[in-house]
Amino acid sequence: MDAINPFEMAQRQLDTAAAKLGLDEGTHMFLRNPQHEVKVNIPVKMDDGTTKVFQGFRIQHSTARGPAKGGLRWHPDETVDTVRALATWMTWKTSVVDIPLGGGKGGVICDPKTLSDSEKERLARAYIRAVSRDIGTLNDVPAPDVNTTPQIMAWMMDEFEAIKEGSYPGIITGKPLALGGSKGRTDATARGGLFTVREAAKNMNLDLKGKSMVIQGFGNVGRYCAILAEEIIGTKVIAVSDEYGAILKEDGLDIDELVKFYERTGSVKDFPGTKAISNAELLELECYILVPAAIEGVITDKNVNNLKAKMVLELANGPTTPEADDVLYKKGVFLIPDFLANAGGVTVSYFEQVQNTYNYYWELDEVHRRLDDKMTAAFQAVYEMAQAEKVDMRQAAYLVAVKRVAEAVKLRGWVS
Ligand SMILES: NC(=O)C1=CN([C@@H]2O[C@H](COP(=O)(O)OP(=O)(O)OC[C@H]3O[C@@H](n4cnc5c(N)ncnc54)[C@H](OP(=O)(O)O)[C@@H]3O)[C@@H](O)[C@H]2O)C=CC1
Ligand SMILES: O=C(O)CCC(=O)C(=O)O
Repeated sequence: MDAINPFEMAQRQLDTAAAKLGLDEGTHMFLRNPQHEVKVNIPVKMDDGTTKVFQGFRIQHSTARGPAKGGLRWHPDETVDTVRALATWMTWKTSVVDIPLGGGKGGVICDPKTLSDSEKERLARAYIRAVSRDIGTLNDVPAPDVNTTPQIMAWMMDEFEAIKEGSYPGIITGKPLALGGSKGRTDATARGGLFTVREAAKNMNLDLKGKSMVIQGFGNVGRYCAILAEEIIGTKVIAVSDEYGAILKEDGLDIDELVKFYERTGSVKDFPGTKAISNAELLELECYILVPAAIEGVITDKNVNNLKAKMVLELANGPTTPEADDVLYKKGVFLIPDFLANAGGVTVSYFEQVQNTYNYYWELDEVHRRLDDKMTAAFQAVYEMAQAEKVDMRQAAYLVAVKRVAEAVKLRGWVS
């Protein structure tokens, strides 16, 4: 990611908030680094009979407010510092939406596009065997993230239950519905993010109907953002991308047809009636709302001055560098920061844990209503902080989130 270390970026963001909050040195230093880190070597038998050894991580940044919570990413460019950063952002995310959880993240360095389904299953099970002593319903609960799916969560839960010889549906979230998943988890990240845009529009008296939206990434998060955007905020999606390239149609994409095309071909590239552009061009398109929904570090000091969007909805984790952040704020771009914008996923994961614990399951409209309540309250708290402290939305989100975590650390007596 353009020589930017995401963990250093996360630490710098915390440093700014700590200074503004007047956080004591002990709490600040404690929150700068993860509480617990596990690195594992995972041997997996491949379909051709050879054994390949993968490197994996599980990192618990904070359990001050409750069990660590956060996804598992399978990506060739995964590094321990990416996982540390993502775990840290999870702590702020669960705090900003005020759910009783901490922050964690995990990952395996691998390219899932080169693995067969049976190799994926063996990797999923081997990962759980390697970290089973470090996770649990009461201390750390994983979930899906980039390149991991409900099916992978199902294999992982099954492996954990085989090791522990019992039923532990709450050991992992983002499971298929048939195995204790929650209704509404699949589109929760995108839906929650769109609720925050709706709230922003209300506060700023904006009419978003027919306004253009550009989305980078067409995976779980980007695709559902495209599907739900018109229904929730009235915008029309004019461009989307995936790893293979980007497409543009200035008068609006037919999202239903695009989703069918993507399901058939595995990419948005070459969708009929659209203009092919690069991912770099996509970010710089004339549009009202830009939604990074792929990977970190895509809005940097190199391209920020070319961005034309009026609003940025950060559904990806860490898409904007601190230097670019300052430029966007000075340009008057309204940015809804990652750990607020994409907190809908972990919020419904939390609902999933609650339902697993009660062994009683909610209807979809109840999930949507409760998600809306959480996202609306979180947006309002951050927006009010931004107004009161005259800071940008990211700093405001940090002030709200770090303050709550610091309070929990103090109340536990971990730092005096
Ligand atoms: N899933 C969730 O609930 C949550 C996810 N997030 C964050 O949202 C982001 C997306 O996650 P998710 O949708 O789950 O992941 P997916 O693996 O489902 O999708 C990722 C998407 O990003 C695309 N992509 C990858 N690299 C690039 C690139 N260099 N340029 C353009 N597109 C690229 C992929 O393309 P291709 O299909 O070609 O591989 C794919 O469309 C991540 O930052 C994740 O951490 C945040 C909160 C919750
Ligand atoms: O659903 C979860 O527990 C966490 C999802 C996640 O990894 C994220 O929000 O970045």
